[in-house]
Amino acid sequence: MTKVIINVAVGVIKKNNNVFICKRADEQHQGGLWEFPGGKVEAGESVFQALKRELLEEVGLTIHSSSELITIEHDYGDKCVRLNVHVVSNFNGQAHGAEGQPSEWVGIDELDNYDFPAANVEIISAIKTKYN
Ligand SMILES: Nc1nc2c([nH]c(=O)n2[C@H]2C[C@H](O)[C@@H](COP(=O)(O)OP(=O)(O)OP(=O)(O)O)O2)c(=O)[nH]1
Ligand SMILES: [Mg+2]
Repeated sequence: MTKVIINVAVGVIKKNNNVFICKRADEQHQGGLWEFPGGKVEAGESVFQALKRELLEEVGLTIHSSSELITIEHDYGDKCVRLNVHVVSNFNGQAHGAEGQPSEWVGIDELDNYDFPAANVEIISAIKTKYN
C-alpha cells in the first residue's frame, strides 16, 4: 500500500541567535514535545501560504518572507510527514503561544536541552550548521 505523506510547513522564527519554540499539547501527534511552530499545508496552498496562516494562528506573527532551510521526510510509524522547514526573520508582532501553548525564545546553543520529535534532529543540526 502506498503511504500517505502529510505535507507540513515548519517555521524557524529567528531573531539574532535565538529561535522561538512551542510545546505541543499532550493530545497532539508527538504531544508533549517541543516544536517549531507550523502545520499542515492545505490543498491549493503553497508552503509559504501555509506558513503565513499557521504562524498567525499559532504564534500571532505576520510574516513577510521566508527562506528554505531543509526538507525532511520522516516515518513515525503511525504517520509519515514531509517537513518543509523555512527560516523566518522578517515578521511583525510579538511571538507568543497564541493557542495557550507554552513557548520560549531559546538560544540556538540551548536547543539540545529541549525534547523534540525525532525528525527535528536534522532540523536542529541544519540550524547549527548555518548559524553557529
Ligand atoms: N509544527 C511542527 N510539526 C512537526 C515538527 N516536527 C514534527 O515531526 N512535526 C510533525 C508533527 C505532526 O505530525 C505534523 C505537524 O502537524 P501539526 O500538528 O503542527 O499540524 P496543524 O498545526 O495543522 O495541527 P492540527 O490542526 O492538525 O492539529 O508534523 C515541528 O517542529 N513542528
Ligand atoms: Mg501546528
